[in-house]
Amino acid sequence: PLPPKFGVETPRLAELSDLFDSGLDQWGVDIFLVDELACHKPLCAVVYAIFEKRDFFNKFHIHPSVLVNYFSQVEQHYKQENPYHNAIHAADVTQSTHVLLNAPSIANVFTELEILASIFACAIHDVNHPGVTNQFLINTESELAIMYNDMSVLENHHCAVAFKLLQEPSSNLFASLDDIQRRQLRKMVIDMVLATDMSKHMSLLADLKTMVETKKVSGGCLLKLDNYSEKMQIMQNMVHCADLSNPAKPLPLSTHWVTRVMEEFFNQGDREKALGLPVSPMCCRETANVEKSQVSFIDFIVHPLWEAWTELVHPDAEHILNTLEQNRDHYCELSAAKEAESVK
Ligand SMILES: COc1ccc(/C=N/OC[C@H](O)CN2C[C@@H](C)O[C@@H](C)C2)cc1OC1CCCC1
Ligand SMILES: [Mg+2]
Ligand SMILES: [Zn+2]
Repeated sequence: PLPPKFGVETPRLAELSDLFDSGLDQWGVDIFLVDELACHKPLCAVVYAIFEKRDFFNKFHIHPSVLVNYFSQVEQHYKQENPYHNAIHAADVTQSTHVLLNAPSIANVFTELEILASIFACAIHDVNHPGVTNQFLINTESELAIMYNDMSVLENHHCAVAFKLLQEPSSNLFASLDDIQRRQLRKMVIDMVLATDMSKHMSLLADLKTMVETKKVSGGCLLKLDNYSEKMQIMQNMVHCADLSNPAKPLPLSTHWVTRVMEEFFNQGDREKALGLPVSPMCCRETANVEKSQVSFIDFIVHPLWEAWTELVHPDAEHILNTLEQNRDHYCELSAAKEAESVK
């Protein structure tokens, strides 16, 4: 028996179906509308739709009910009380990567298994996120920090939870893969999820820039990606770009994400204050300058990354970089207006 379409019971199935028909492959689809139409199961809906669009049910002999069993479990393990690190963020990163994978200049670079691994990695990349940063978990000597010896604590946890949920027989998504494929997929997923640790950002970006330089030398084609490490670098940067894509989305979506991430950071700041700990950067609701922080975040982290990605897949991501630059100017103007207001 087939599960309900997109794995969600919703009275608004027709609208959800139409939204996926027009928007699943589009950069900037309204993921908050997907959340609404999917009765707050956006991750199940998005993964189901992508698996159907990419014909993964047939290619990897996955029964839709097994997909729904597994991703319903994953979705339940995303904390919906988190303003930011919840299942909507996971759905957003997954759909964004689905779009990045469609760039013509990387059309023949990845195997079907690598594409499956990338989509899966995005869907589970923040599962069971506690709504606080690695630094907070380390500073409070949390159980998770002890478990993972302060090393990529969150990202190790996300991976472990995702693979533990796979062991449930009715959720065994990769039952039909052979042992070698399953081992390859597991390694690729771990490599991608661990690379979403923001502390890896600078080294990841350095690798990407080197890749862009060598691509220039080899006459602009990417096809010479023969070894695992080069391919994985691109997959890691692709997922990292999607994870940091909020400022590069249409402004209404971007500002909605800013509100949510600041609320999560401020909640952490409140907890640090209550614990007598120093309040982390941008986590103090009394003093944080939201617009200024976004401009710095874009100038120092997000723009350099998207500039390199845009070069790698030239000209397929030009519109994304343009949106990022427009949004940056918007936050800059807001910040200046706020500044002018405060000195009156
Ligand atoms: C839409 O804006 C955002 C979307 C995602 C993120 C994700 N941040 O990384 C997740 C972890 O927490 C790692 N650290 C990041 C660092 C910048 O800060 C630390 C407190 C934590 C941040 C965003 O804006 C932030 C930065 C400037 C205003 C708030
Ligand atoms: Mg994360
Ligand atoms: Zn994330």
